[in-house]
This record gives sequence, structure tokens and C-alpha cells, in this order.
Amino acid sequence: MELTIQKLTKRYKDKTAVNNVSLTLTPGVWGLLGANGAGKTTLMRMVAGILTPTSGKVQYDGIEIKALGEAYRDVFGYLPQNFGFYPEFTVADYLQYMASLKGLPQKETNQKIDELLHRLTLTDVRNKHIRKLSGGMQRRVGIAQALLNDPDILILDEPTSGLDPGERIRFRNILSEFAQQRIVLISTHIVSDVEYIANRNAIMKDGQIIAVGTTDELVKTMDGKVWQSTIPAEQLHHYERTVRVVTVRNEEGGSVSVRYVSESPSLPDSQNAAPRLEDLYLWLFRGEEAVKEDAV
Ligand SMILES: Nc1ncnc2c1ncn2[C@@H]1O[C@H](COP(=O)(O)OP(=O)(O)OP(=O)(O)O)[C@@H](O)[C@H]1O
Repeated sequence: MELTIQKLTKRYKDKTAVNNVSLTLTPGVWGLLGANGAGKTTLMRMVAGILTPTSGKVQYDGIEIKALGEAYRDVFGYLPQNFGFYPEFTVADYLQYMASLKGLPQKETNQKIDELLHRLTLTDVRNKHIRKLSGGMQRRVGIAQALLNDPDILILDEPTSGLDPGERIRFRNILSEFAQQRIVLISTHIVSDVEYIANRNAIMKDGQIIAVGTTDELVKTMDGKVWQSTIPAEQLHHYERTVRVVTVRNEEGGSVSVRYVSESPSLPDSQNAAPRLEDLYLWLFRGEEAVKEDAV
């Protein structure tokens, strides 16, 4: 099973949102990382077949998705970033409705809905109106609808926004289990969401994929560029202007432990630290708005 993105470009009037992107997706979880505006949503919408590229194509097992039409939709699950709920529907009615849109046979539908509600811990709210659910629960309903047809390809655009830490962990586990023999592409700007579950990551910046690889491969490129140093707290402000700080931790006695990325040591008594994906992300997006693990 293979999804091939070939020289995909999407140009709006004065903006090239996706610029000549090529990527071959194989089974497993893929993290699509990038800052806001990098082009992730635009790329995903083209892969989902709901946005027409300016140029380039997407092929599923060698056949262009345009040519596959309905057959592609049958093997495809998609959770858009902001997807319209039907707030007056109950959870179960909404899933029934989505199942009928996807053409699922009624016999299978009830069983599938029960199974998904259980896996996403939504059984207790199955008869509640969607508008009455918390943001995190609504997100899980969205994930459930994307899984209804047991898709071979699952595309999730910022699926963890609004989930609390416990829900995030549960969500990661569900996906890891689900991704065996399937292609799962998750976009996020929260590095920790994909660091442990993604088999591979693609990092997107300004409409282009600037790095692809397993977390280990990508992290290796940061060997020797991640540093740790403990300095008096009052000096932090000075160094923050000159180095790219990843994390700061308060220590006892008025000092702070600083983790930063740099070609060479820039703070007193710096020691090399084992790199993580977040360090690479900060390195690649240096100069842009810092992206931290918000909402965690
Ligand atoms: N319909 C459109 N018309 C014009 N420009 C657009 C349109 N859709 C997206 N863009 C622009 O294309 C760029 C990429 O947007 P996109 O939504 O794909 O990024 P993203 O990485 O998903 O960011 P976010 O996480 O904020 O959604 C942005 O600069 C955006 O303003």
C-alpha cells in the first residue's frame, strides 16, 4: 500500500501554499509537522481529494486518486481541522448519519458504532447532543466518524487540539494500534504528539517539505547542537537574545538550567545534551514564533 504525492503545488492568487511537494507515504503513522501557515491543511486537503491541485498529482497504489473517485473515498478517512458538526444531533445519530453518507451497510453500522464509542470512551455520552459535549469529546466524535469505514488511509488535521493530556495519550495509543497495515497522516504543530508514535515525520515549512525521516534519523541531525547549561537566573534575559532556548527550568539557589540549540556552546559550562525532535523543530524554525508544547 502506497500513497504517492508527486510534485504537488497549490497556488492561490498571490500565495503558493504548497510548493512542489513530493512524498511517498507507506503504512504506519506519519507526522506532518509545521508552524501555522506552513501549508499542512492545504496539502492534506489535496491528498484527501477535496481540493484540486494547481499542478502535480496524488496516486494510490499507482492510480491517480482522481481516477479512483468513489473507490478512493471508500478507503479514506479524514478529520478536517475545523469540521462542521451537527450540534443538534446526538453522538449516535451523528455517527449513523455519517455512516450512511459513507455508504456503510446498516448491518455493520451498529456494531461499528458501538465499537468506536467504546474505544474512544464515548459510550456514556452516545445519546447526548453534540453541542453539550466538551471540546475534547467533540474531537473524539470527529475521530470516530473518520474511523467508521475502517479506512486504509487516515488523515487527521490537528486531531489533538482540545484534548487533555490523558486523552492525548489514549488517542496516541489508539492510533498506534490502528496504524498497523494502514497509512495514518497526522498534522500538528505540537511535536510531542508525534514524537513517540510517528514511524516517520515530514517537516513542512513555507509550503515545502524540508525534512523527512524517522524520529531517530531526524534527531541524529542535531547531534552536537543541543546544549545544557546552568546559569544565574538574572543572566537568562541576556542569553535569550543570543541563543535559541528550548527549555528553561528553575533550579534551587536562584539559578536556571537552560537547554538550547546552537552550532557551538554559547553559555558558560555547556554540556552536550541528547537531542529530541523538539530541538530539531526549533532549529528548523529558528527566527519564527517559538512553538512550544502548548495546550499540554
Ligand atoms: N483559500 C485560500 N486563499 C488564499 N490563501 C490561502 C487559502 N488557504 C490557505 N491559504 C494560505 O496558504 C498558506 C498555508 O495555509 P494552510 O492552512 O495550508 O497552513 P497550515 O500549515 O495548515 O496552517 P494552520 O495550522 O494555521 O492551519 C497560509 O499562508 C494561508 O494563509
